[in-house]
Amino acid sequence: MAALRDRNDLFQKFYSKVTTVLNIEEFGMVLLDQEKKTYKIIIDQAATFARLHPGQEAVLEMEFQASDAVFQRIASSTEPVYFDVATLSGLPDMPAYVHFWKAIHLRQVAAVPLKVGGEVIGAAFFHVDPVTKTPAYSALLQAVSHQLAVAISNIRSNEQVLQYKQMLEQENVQLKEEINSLYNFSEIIGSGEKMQEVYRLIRLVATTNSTVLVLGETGTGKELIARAVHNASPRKNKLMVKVNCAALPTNLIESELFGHEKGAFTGAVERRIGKFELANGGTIFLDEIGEMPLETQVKLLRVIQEREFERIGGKTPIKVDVRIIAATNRKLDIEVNEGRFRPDLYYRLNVFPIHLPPLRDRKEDLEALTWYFVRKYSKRTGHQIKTIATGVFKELRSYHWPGNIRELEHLIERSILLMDGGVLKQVQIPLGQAKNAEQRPVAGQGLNPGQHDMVPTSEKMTLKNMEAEHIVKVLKICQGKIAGVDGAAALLGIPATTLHSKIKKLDIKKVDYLD
Ligand SMILES: Nc1ncnc2c1ncn2[C@@H]1O[C@H](COP(=O)(O)OP(=O)(O)OP(=O)(O)O)[C@@H](O)[C@H]1O
Repeated sequence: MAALRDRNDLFQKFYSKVTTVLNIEEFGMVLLDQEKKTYKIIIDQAATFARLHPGQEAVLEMEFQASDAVFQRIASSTEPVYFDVATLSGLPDMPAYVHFWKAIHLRQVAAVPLKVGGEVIGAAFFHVDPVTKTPAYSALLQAVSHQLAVAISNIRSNEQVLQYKQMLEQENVQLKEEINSLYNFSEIIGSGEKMQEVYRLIRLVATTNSTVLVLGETGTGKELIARAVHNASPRKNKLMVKVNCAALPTNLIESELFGHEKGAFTGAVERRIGKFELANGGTIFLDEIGEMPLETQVKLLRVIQEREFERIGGKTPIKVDVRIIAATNRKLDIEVNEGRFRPDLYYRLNVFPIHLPPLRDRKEDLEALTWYFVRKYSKRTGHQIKTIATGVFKELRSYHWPGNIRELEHLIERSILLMDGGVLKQVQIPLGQAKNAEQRPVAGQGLNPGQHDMVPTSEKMTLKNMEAEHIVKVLKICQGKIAGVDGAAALLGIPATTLHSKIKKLDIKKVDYLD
């Protein structure tokens, strides 16, 4: 019985044991709920005439209180309890099944507590002949009940495991769908010439097994491109496992990539599978590869060359079939020249480079990207945005986007949070960038990224002027509102009272910020 895995099998087996070994035709079983406050009948094997009794169905549906006198009596006993049904049914506050026993003319019921590890989980009931009440018979009832308790406890654990398994499977399917809908090719916005070239390269390389190196400034969408390559490849139904080489401390990166054996180093309490093993059959995406420590670079080189590695502290080489996509915002050739990146690894990775243009060089896509993020965030925030003022696009085009698409995305998100009504009239281009947009030189048109903050001129550069200018700008964005979550003080990160006194001190007037 203890080996049984589902309730039906248990019933069959229990039935055959009880009827043959104990010679009992009518029996039942009740189980406590998880909290052990109530219990229900889960097996009810009654004689035919009992099954025809109109009260039976109702009793089977009922929930009983574990604190009732019958259950308490059984739970506190270490051996079978024999109930005389006529006497029992005459007592006050009896559970309904006792009256049902009386109605179907049972005379004596033996009840045995079901215990696992000393804990009561339920009880078994047997309709017994009063003359059979001997110690030997009691011992037999107890032995059968003990097996029953172990079996039901195993079945419950098995049911729980199955439930978790189903949950995980569902979650897995859901996550895969989510990843697909988040990152399929069509989610890459941009149809300008520069992006067309990127798409052509993705199509060319996706179906091969070649290593791909995605190069581009921060926030240009390198991860999106890596996903697109993976999703357009024959490996699309397997995982793309991402490793952020910059986010991991040097001493952990190898264990993260290759895994470790139990006890390989202090703290390695369990064996751990590395990302390369996890990505077997699929793709590994090594983000920020330029940040990888030199010692790890040697090991990576070996995996690329031999498709083989060992777990830390492990002796057996592990073979994997993994496609490698790496990305970096560093100029790897310079890193090689300066001794921070191994040349042999660089040549291995640089098989098929895809250069992602910075946003300032693909301004033809700005409008489509803006609309894309406006839709994304209006959906999330519940704001209905139908129109974007033309001034907004003008302003966006005049900015040089050091943080690229990620910066644009955040800017739109913030602007939507702060806006009122259905027209996006204004975006908060970072400080010192909003005014005189047309005259301002922008990076990519003669300026280097980062230089922009130093451009504006002479006497207006005092701290006081800059502070006043910034406060006016923020007040404009907030349409003059000072306090509250969407007020200027919150946006500036200072208390409203401080802002009031600054406005006074800097002699800022309403006409300066209200149209
Ligand atoms: N062409 C695009 N269309 C739509 N969304 C994009 C596009 N490019 C980037 N994004 C979005 O911009 C954000 C930044 O992209 P991603 O993380 O891929 O950049 P990255 O180049 O890998 O950045 P980093 O170098 O900082 O890791 C993400 O939210 C991404 O979805």
